[in-house]
Amino acid sequence: MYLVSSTEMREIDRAAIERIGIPAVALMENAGRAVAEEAIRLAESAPAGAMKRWLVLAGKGNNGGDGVVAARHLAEAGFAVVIVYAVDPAGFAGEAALQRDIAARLGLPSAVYGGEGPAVDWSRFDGVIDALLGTGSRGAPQGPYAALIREANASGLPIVAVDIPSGLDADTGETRDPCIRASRTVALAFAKRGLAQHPGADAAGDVVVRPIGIPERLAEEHGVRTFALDERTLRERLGVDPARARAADTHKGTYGHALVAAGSRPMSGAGLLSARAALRGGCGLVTWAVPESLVAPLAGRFPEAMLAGVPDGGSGGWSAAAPGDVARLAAGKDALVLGPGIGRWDGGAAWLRELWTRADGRVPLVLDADALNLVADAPDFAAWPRRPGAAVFTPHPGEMARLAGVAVPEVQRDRIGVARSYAVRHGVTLVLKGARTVVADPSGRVYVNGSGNAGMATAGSGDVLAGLIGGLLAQRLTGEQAAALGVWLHGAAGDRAAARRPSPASLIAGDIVDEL
Ligand SMILES: NC(=O)C1=CN([C@@H]2O[C@H](COP(=O)(O)OP(=O)(O)OC[C@H]3O[C@@H](n4cnc5c(N)ncnc54)[C@H](O)[C@@H]3O)[C@@H](O)[C@H]2O)[C@H](O)CC1
Ligand SMILES: [K+]
Repeated sequence: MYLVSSTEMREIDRAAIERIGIPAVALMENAGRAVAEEAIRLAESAPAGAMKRWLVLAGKGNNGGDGVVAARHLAEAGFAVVIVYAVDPAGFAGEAALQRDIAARLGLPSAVYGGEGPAVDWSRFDGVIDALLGTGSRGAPQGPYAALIREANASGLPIVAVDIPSGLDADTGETRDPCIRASRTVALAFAKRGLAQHPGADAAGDVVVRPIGIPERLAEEHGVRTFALDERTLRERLGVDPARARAADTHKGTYGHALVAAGSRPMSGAGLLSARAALRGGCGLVTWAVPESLVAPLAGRFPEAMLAGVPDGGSGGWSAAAPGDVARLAAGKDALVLGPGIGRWDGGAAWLRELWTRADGRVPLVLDADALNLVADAPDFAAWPRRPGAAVFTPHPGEMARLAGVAVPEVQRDRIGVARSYAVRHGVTLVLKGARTVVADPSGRVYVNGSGNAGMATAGSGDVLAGLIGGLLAQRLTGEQAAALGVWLHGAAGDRAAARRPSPASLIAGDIVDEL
């Protein structure tokens, strides 16, 4: 499923109308009818007769026009409908003016907000259609738009938003003040990016994407490169099957050998989770590299993995381990995962750079956690040699902020934009974790994950993801495939794990590994 920006939507819209010749009024008719159908579906899920009276809030642009069409179809279906125009409809233009006239000729009841006559009596309605602002909205809603949004939210009535909740930034998912809090959003033609990122995803409620007659191929032709990450995208766009059947005539060597360099004296569990996740992700063999002093205490604790000690001068940490030793262990492996629980130390950036250049550049790499902090400590990372093999970075927002040299709120404000620009600039596959994880590949394609839950915000969850992606890379998936499949499977396993527990709050990282 495509996720489009407002600019992309405008260009696609224009191509459909001007190049292909689909009349704008036909698109608006389809849009309004789809909105009415979704409102009726919502009404049918309520107790019989409980949602008969609808208030349609209409702005002066095409979003408002869609709302007026929806009002007509709702009335035709037997619902009681009142249209409240945010501003005097005498000033409407184009298709919105046409719809205003049709509604008037049909005698649909309407009023102008703040105009003559009584104020809106919200208690007389059971549901609201928000057709105030769509993709043409800029900045925070002003004047009557802002007032209507505040009143609609305060009414407590279920709201069906047309295209996006009014007040949402369709590109970033930021909510302006005020912003509609919808029960359902009917996205027209394509889902807008802002619906797939928080806080926009919360404001939107359930998102239903409805075709309105715009050919889907126009998205491809207009270079849309942002996608919702779900099973369909994995299969059809990335060519990977989440269920991945195995051929009978195979052996463990068929499925690759990953080296997981992770864990140190106080944090050996990070390595354990990572290495286990690599195996659960189907990788044939895992070698778990740890500082040498940990080998004896860990021996026998994880029978499925091979343990390799890296000389550490008795420290139990990575600072005294030679990067060349890790590079040697990585030679001939199919993937290297570095970072979970390795700690941070003075000179760590130079240490990582030496490993980066000495390890065979063809070995695909996952850098997570402290390894990313070491990258962030390197002022010259952009000048490090490009590795021919895939490099997958898996930062959480704090690590992303350090990598990009910006503050955390700046990362969160535009997660898709920040992830994409870092991936393209540095030639890495970037996985920006957090609710609705963003996967950006070096060519600029972006996938926004739909699986997972808040129970996964728990210690070790990221270690599991890094190991899982490493295990998939070892099975010769590309960086883009491994990152996208790993992120989706991690979320899906987390959803299964949460469903088994009385509350997602009690989910721990080991549960995610067990559900893979
Ligand atoms: N997907 C499609 O191809 C179709 C989409 N349709 C709908 O059209 C809107 C976009 O319509 P547009 O006329 O471009 O803009 P809006 O209706 O979102 O905004 C209209 C209007 O509002 C004013 N305005 C902008 N920002 C603010 C603000 N912050 N406060 C107050 N007023 C504001 C400004 O003057 C604008 O002109 C899309 O979302 C779909 O719902 C088509 O109907 C069918 C084809
Ligand atoms: K809207």
